[in-house]
Amino acid sequence: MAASGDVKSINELRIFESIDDLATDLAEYIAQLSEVSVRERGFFTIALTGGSLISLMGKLSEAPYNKTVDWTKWYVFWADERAVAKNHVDSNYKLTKDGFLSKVSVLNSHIYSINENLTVEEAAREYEFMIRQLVKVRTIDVSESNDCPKFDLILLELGSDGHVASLFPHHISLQHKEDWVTYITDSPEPPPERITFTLPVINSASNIVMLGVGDEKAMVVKQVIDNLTNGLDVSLPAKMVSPSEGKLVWFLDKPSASFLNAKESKQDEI
Ligand SMILES: O=C1O[C@H](COP(=O)(O)O)[C@@H](O)[C@H](O)[C@H]1O
Repeated sequence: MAASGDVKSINELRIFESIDDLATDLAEYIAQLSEVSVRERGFFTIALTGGSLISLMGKLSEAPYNKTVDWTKWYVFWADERAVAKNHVDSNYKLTKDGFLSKVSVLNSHIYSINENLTVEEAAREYEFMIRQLVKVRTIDVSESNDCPKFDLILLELGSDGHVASLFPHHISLQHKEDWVTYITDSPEPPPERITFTLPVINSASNIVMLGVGDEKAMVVKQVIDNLTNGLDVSLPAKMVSPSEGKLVWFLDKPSASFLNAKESKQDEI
């Protein structure tokens, strides 16, 4: 069971004794959000990323969720993708297809992968256009304050350098205000070409999950949550994640939370 507390713009911080506990709670959390969205809107729009997220979501494809979740109402998107073929080991689509989508009953026509046969610039434009069509018909909800798409859930994983999706420290893409989807050609982590949601879209989501797992994330978790840096937020994109109307919940394991100050970790430990 998760204890929770308010930490700056973080609405909730959940720290788990083990990866298995984290995965169990994450599956339950996503299933609950899906149920609420389907009840209230008739759809559940979820945007995924890469990293260890997909294996941590694994319990959703097992009992009871394989039977209780209304998979036919799911609409799946990617908050970032690498410009590689869909069968490439670096593809976030491949990771998700192999590790999750092949095990649940999401309709193929509801899986919105990013086009691999275009330049990154064209693929980003096309993806944004497609999202605009789904916003028009309200399959994807809309933010009343800025007209951005309002995904029911965006799942992010904190990179060791503070990046989220493919928004990297100090990158110009952090400044994009009008675009919903953008591209980069100079990612500091391979592969260099990527497509990513922009911050206005991420921050318009109804719910954001931020994952941090492993001791290699301990320092960056502390920098983001304990607000240690005096520099600009652009040095830590994860700190720029702050939903305007939605809720941000951090899911951390013990090693990634090990440098947090005692008050925060005690308050929020499970
Ligand atoms: O490059 C990416 O990295 C993050 C996760 O960072 P990692 O250091 O744990 O691999 C991932 O969430 C993102 O989707 C991805 O493209």
